[in-house]
Amino acid sequence: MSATTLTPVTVLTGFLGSGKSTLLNRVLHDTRYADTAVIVNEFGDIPIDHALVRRASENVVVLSGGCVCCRVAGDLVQALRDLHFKRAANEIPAFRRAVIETTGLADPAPLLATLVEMPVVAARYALSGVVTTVDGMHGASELDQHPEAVKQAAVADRLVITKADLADDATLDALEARLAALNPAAARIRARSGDVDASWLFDTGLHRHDGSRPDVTGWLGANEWRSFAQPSSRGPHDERIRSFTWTAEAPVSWDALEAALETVLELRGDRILRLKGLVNVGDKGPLVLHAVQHTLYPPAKLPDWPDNDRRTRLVFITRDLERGAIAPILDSFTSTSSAS
Ligand SMILES: Nc1nc2c(ncn2[C@@H]2O[C@H](COP(=O)(O)OP(=O)(O)OP(=O)(O)O)[C@@H](O)[C@H]2O)c(=O)[nH]1
Repeated sequence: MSATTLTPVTVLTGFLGSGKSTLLNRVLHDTRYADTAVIVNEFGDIPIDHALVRRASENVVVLSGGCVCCRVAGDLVQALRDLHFKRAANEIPAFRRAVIETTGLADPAPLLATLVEMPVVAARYALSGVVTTVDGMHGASELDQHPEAVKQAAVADRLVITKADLADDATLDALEARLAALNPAAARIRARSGDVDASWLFDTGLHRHDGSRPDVTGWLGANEWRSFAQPSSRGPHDERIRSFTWTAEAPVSWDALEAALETVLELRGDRILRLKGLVNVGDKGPLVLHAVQHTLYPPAKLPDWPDNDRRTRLVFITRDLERGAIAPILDSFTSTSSAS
C-alpha cells in the first residue's frame, strides 16, 4: 500500500444537529483544502445540507434515501469509484482528499468497514481519520440516550465539541471529561460555528496527499489510554465501550500475528469498533495496521519508528468486549507479549 497514491478519506460523523455541516462548510472555505471531494449522506428525501456544502466544494455527491450505515453502502462504493474515474478522465476538478459526512444517526462502524472491505475502494482510497462532532449543549443527553452517539465518539480520531459559544464552561468541562474517558486517544477541540483549523481535522492519519511524514504516535494514541480520570458522569452506553492495548516487547512474526488477528476478528469482529497498531517485525521500521470490525487492512510499512518505543502496540476500541477475550488469543499465537 503506497501512502502517496491513495486518496485520504476523512469520515465526518456526529449526532443529529451536532454541527457536522457547519464545520464542513467552514473548513472547506480554507483555500488549502478546496480540492476536497465531499460525499454527503442525507437521511430525508429532500437533501438540504449539500446546498451549503456545494458552495464550498466543486465535487459534491449526495447519497439520499437511506443511511450509509445500512442501506446505501453500495451507493457509497459507487460514488467513490465514480469520483476516482471522473478525476482520472479529467471530467471533474481534481481532488486530493475526500470527506464522507454521515447522517446523524449512522453507526460509523459498518461505514468504516465498507471503506476497508471493498477492494474497489481500498485500492484507491485510504481511511485517513474519523472526525466526530459532539453538541456542546446537548451532547451529554445524546450520549445517554443513543448508543450510536457513543460509538461515534468512541471511534473518533478528532472530537469537535461544537456550540462552545452556547454552552457554559461547566457543561463543556463535564462533557469533555466524559469524552476523554470514552476515547482518551482522540484529540479534542471546542468550536464555535466550525472555527477549526482544517489541517487539524484532515491531516490526522497515515495517508497524506503530499507524502509528508504522518504523526504515527498521535494516530495510534496508545499512551493516552493509560492515564485518565473517570468523570463523575458516565452513561449506560459509555460503560459498554472498552479500550485496551496489547503489547509485545520482542519482535513478532507477522505471519503469526496476522493469523491471530484474523482469528480474533473472525470471532469477535462484530464487537471491535477499531483496532490500530504498530508492529515490530524486526525490520528498521514498523508495520502499521488498522482494522474495523471483521476486516484487517493490508499493513503499511513505515521506513522508521516514530519514537524510541520499539514495542509492538495494538490499541483496541471495543463494545461489550473485554481485553481478556482477546489477549490470550494473541498471546497464544505469538507466545511473547506483555500486558498493559
Ligand atoms: N451557535 C452555534 N450554532 C451552531 C454551531 N454549530 C452548529 N450550529 C447550528 O446548529 C444547527 C445544526 O447544525 P448543522 O451543522 O446543520 O448540524 P448537522 O450535524 O450537520 O445536522 P444533521 O445533518 O441534521 O445531523 C444549525 O442551526 C447550525 O447553525 C455553533 O458552534 N454555534
